[in-house]
Amino acid sequence: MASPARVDLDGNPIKPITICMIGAGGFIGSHLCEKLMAETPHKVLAVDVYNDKIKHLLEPASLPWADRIQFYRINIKHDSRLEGLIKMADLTINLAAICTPADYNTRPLDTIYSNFIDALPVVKYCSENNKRLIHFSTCEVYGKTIGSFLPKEHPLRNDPNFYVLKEDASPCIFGPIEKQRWSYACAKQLIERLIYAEGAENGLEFTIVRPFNWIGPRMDFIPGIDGPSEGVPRVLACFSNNLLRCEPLKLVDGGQSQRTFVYIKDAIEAVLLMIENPARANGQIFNVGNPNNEVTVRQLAEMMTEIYSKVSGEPPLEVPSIDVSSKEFYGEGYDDSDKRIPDMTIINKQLGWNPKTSLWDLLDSTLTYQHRTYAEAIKQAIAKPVASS
Ligand SMILES: NC(=O)c1ccc[n+]([C@@H]2O[C@H](COP(=O)([O-])OP(=O)(O)OC[C@H]3O[C@@H](n4cnc5c(N)ncnc54)[C@H](O)[C@@H]3O)[C@@H](O)[C@H]2O)c1
Ligand SMILES: O=c1ccn([C@@H]2O[C@H](COP(=O)(O)OP(=O)(O)O[C@H]3OC[C@](O)(CO)[C@H]3O)[C@@H](O)[C@H]2O)c(=O)[nH]1
Repeated sequence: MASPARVDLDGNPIKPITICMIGAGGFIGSHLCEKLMAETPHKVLAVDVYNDKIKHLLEPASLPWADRIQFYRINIKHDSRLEGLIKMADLTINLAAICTPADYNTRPLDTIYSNFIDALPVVKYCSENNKRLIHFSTCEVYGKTIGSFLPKEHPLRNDPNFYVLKEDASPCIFGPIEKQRWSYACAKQLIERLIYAEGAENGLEFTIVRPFNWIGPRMDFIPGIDGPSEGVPRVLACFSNNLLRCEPLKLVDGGQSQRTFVYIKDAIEAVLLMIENPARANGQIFNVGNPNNEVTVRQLAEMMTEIYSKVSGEPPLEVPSIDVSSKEFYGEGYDDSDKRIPDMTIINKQLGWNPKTSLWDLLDSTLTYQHRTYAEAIKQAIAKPVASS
């Protein structure tokens, strides 16, 4: 019996499309490719400089979706094939970026080029060829909350008007120029403004996504195992690395910053709704996060320590965490977002999307994956004698 036709949120049949996905080999891209291959008839032209995280979708040729995904090893900084791929597709999704905080203040030029200059041709080709664009921005465009400028004990700090981040109302508050941490957020903000202007002046059909700390399997790398030994990934991978190596977790500036974490699989559902409901998603900027999963970084460390002990069967460390200054950990010019609570009104109204997974459950499945994927390799790396010079 034929499977029932897939319909959009307004009951219209969904037609198969071709998607040019730039940055398809990264964390979010790999989950989006998986979803598109397993649950939809759409085709993906997967563009990236790496493909390790999507190898399982590209080989062997007998995979049921083999004729619906093609990988193009392209650096979008300098490759004339990019425009041709955008022309071949109905929709372009741009995920490509330098987006790890350790890079923002240490490689500020690469960060600005990657998040603004390199995205320009993508926007231009979409606009000139009348192609729809879904562009990945960040929650970091909001910067610091208004409440963070009030004295610590001020009652208005507890008023949501002073901290909830709304796409169409909140200001974008960055630190001074020498705090190069904000170069990333600033580059992302300018490309958002450019895309918005292309929509207003030239009719570009666009959707901007502002992810709020999406986490899950395949995020970043474990230093010395599948990434550089001295590399500093985002917090999930930093803490996973510490737990796998039985080292105390490092809390930057006391771990007082707050984050809301959303499970990658919930967030990908939201992106699929955007892809398949253009009439509801075009012209919109969407926060995508889980306001119910808020913790301080210190609480995150405590939770991960407890869950990892359960998953690995090893007792928690006697000294589970240590404090480090941001200067020591990230270098000169680091600064931080104090709190990130997404307002969900627009995504609820347009797409009816809500996240489902609790922080405990998403950390449980993610740390189970980390342990299964890395514990043995770490054990071997630690056992290996250091080569004498
Ligand atoms: N993960 C999150 O929680 C989060 C939060 C906020 C914003 N974002 C945004 O979402 C997007 C994807 O994030 P991610 O977490 O998957 O990051 P990621 O680093 O895992 O993925 C980015 C991918 O882009 C590729 N890329 C970078 N420059 C390229 C170039 N010049 N040519 C071709 N490919 C290039 C990288 O190789 C990488 O595979 C980024 O734009 C990021 O700013 C993510
Ligand atoms: O070992 C560590 C690593 C980090 N921290 C602190 O954790 C907080 C979160 O850090 P991280 O996940 O690296 O990134 P941010 O949330 O600060 O920024 C990201 O948000 C979205 C995105 O745009 C893309 O992912 C990116 O910029 C932070 O307070 C660190 O200081 C720690 O204590 N110990």
